[in-house]
Amino acid sequence: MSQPRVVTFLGPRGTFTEAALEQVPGLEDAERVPVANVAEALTAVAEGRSDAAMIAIENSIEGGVTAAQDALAAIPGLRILSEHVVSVNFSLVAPAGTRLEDITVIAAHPVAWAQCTGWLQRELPGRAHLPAASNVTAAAELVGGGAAQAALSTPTIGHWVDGLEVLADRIGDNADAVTRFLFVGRAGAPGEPTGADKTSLVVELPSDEAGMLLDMLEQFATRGVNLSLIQSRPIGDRLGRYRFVMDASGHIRDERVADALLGLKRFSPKVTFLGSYPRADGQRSEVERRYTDASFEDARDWLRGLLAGEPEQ
Ligand SMILES: O=C(O)C(=O)C[C@]1(C(=O)O)C=C[C@@H](O)C=C1
Repeated sequence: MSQPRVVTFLGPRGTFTEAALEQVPGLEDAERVPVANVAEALTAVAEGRSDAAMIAIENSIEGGVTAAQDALAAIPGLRILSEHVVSVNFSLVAPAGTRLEDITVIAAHPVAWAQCTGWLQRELPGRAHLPAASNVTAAAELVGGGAAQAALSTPTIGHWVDGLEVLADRIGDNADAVTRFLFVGRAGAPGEPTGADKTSLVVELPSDEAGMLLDMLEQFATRGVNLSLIQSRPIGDRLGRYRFVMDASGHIRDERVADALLGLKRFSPKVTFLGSYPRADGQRSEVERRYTDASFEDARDWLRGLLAGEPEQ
């Protein structure tokens, strides 16, 4: 893909999602367009109004960002280009002069709220949570008065919103918390494997009969493909029907991964390929000899020889 000229991200300016954009090389001249939510960021890409979007997909404490998983499953024509990991920590901020005892309602992004529950229970028990669309929105809503008296926000909020004071810093329950982000563009031919890649998929099961889930997992296990994430999400048409969002180790251009995808495609009514891209941690896949590209090629040569009537070696 050529360098993106327009990129969308969860705004306003100053969110962790914008910070993740700093990790993507070549965006120096790109126009960065803040939008209200993840679905909007991705829809702009699918409709060609933006070339790529940055979205939060998983937090090390709160788990999968389900809105992002659902949007990736529902919006056709997208491809994950890369993943990025950003450290996340939080501050309690309020208009200057606010005292802890003045606070009854705290505005916060739900993922931020979940990451600070320990501190909140200890220091501000029983306070109400006012959900906000982002960490920056939560703080911005305080200015000029609103339903909340304080907000959970990013440590850099002072650069973006005036008139706020930090009442408590580094209040996340885990100082090592990180959020994983995906940089998503439009569908195109996958790039070349790096040897440290991930492939993301969404798979539906043909029915809820016994053994279907095992059938799906066997497609990976019998080709030596490791799964680093598997999460069920409701399909939404009726109770009890799920799709599976999965991250597999390896690249669609690796024989073992391609073969697993063919196996999935033969039995699943819907397999969505979301992309093969370099892993943020650079960890290379350990591949046993029987699952290497060479062993797949040897096996194919052997079969070709048999069909051609060549004597077996
Ligand atoms: O509110 C922000 O700053 C965001 O970028 C969103 C988001 C998320 O969606 O998970 C990103 C990182 C944190 O885990 C909390 C919120």
